[in-house]
Amino acid sequence: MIKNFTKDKQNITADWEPINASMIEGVEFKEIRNVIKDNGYLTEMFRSEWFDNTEIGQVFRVHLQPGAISAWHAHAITVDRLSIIYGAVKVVLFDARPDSPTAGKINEFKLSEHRPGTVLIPPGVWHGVQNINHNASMILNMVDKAYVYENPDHLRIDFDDPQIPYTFEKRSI
Ligand SMILES: Cc1cn([C@H]2C[C@H](O)[C@@H](COP(=O)(O)OP(=O)(O)O[C@H]3O[C@H](C)C(=O)[C@H](O)[C@H]3O)O2)c(=O)[nH]c1=O
Repeated sequence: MIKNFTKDKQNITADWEPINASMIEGVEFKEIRNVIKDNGYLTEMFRSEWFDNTEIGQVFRVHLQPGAISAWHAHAITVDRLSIIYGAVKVVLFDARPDSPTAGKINEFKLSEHRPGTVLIPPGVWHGVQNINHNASMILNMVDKAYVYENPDHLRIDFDDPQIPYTFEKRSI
């Protein structure tokens, strides 16, 4: 007799949309579909009509080893737009803005080369990324303001800092 099992609650809709609590104020998500070609596929990465803030000051890529956690980050004035190039990542957001109507809320997005998308992260929203692929993953960050070498707009706390009520599972992949 098996005891102490759990039963799944609904976690996806019939249209394969993840059941996500409402989004953190100012966060935007654009799901993108790969266009299948005779010889591969094409994926649009950015279009001006996808987001309210369309300024792009810089685009850079970040390589993540399997299981790698890059967390927690926040920016005072810079908007991040995180997208996936290859592999699969989990992007977790925490709203630490005291005046925000969604203060304290957590959002979680999974981005994969098979089901790509871009998450827009406003300033003040703490974010962390974990590679959930068995191989390396690569993300793209399309920021509104270019990195300032002498004075980076980058705040950090450890990935397991108890100030954020989210636990990244360390995993061996
Ligand atoms: C952004 C940037 C960084 N750097 C240098 C500064 C450091 O010596 C090194 C790593 O940069 P950073 O520590 O900012 O990288 P991550 O900790 O991986 O953070 C980046 O990836 C996660 C997922 C985020 O969400 C951050 O917003 C994003 O900045 O590259 C540069 O030389 N030029 C640049 O444009």
